[in-house]
Amino acid sequence: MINISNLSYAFGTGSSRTPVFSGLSMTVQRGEFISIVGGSGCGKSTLFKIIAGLLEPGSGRITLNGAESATAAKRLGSVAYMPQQDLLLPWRTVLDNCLLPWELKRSRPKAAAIAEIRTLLHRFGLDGTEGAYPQELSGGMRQRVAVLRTVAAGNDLLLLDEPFGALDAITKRSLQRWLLELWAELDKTVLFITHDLEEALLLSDRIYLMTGREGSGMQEFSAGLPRPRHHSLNYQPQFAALRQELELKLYENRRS
Ligand SMILES: Nc1ncnc2c1ncn2[C@@H]1O[C@H](COP(=O)(O)OP(=O)(O)OP(=O)(O)O)[C@@H](O)[C@H]1O
Repeated sequence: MINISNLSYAFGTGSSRTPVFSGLSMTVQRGEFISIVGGSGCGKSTLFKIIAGLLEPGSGRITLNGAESATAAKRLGSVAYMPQQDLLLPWRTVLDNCLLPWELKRSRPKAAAIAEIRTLLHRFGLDGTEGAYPQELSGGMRQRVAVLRTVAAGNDLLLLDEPFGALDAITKRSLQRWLLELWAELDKTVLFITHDLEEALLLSDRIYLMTGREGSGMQEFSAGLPRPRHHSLNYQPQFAALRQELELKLYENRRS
């Protein structure tokens, strides 16, 4: 679904040039759930902005759905991107927030878009919130609305940047369970940024470790746990061993 090879990016030019990463390569197959982990500031969000077509990389190749997407303008609108902050517009109701992707594309009648959003609201456990404003919702509900808006964009590839990072542990657990079920149901490909190693192991097929230095690339880590997954996995020795291995790799990457 997506193939990235030898990508590099730097903010600024000349003497103010700040390299973020280089030599970065990764592949995502259709239907996979892939997490990206790495220290703060290593460039995870920057990578998502490049894939989404909001930033132009310095060098490298990106292939989406088998076709080379040489420029950022070409990629724009071809993946669904949920940034780190939920960015729900406070003056718009839940329904109107979710209609934003439709407003940008207007590729079908509005009534059809509204009908789909209502079906998704039900599926996402958000019945009765259609006319509510974001500030009237709990943190967990806001995140579900933000994911819904991302899904409503209609793309097969979802980029989710730390969607549960700011939530308390209990809400986070219930949303992880919810996302696992949703992913199995919706047949989407997910690229997911997280700082939470247990979350990465619980949700993902594979994990990429990102270090963010020049020429550092990405290190792949295969979670390989059976599906369907449940939180009880967290207490099994196999899970604890994988978590330890992942943490060690991350630590080694940061030091080397
Ligand atoms: N607009 C910008 N101008 C200059 N530097 C920037 C800009 N945006 C980000 N950076 C820098 O680029 C680097 C990568 O930032 P990015 O947000 O991609 O990291 P991240 O891995 O997503 O971090 P976190 O895990 O904390 O969200 C950081 O050092 C950051 O300070």
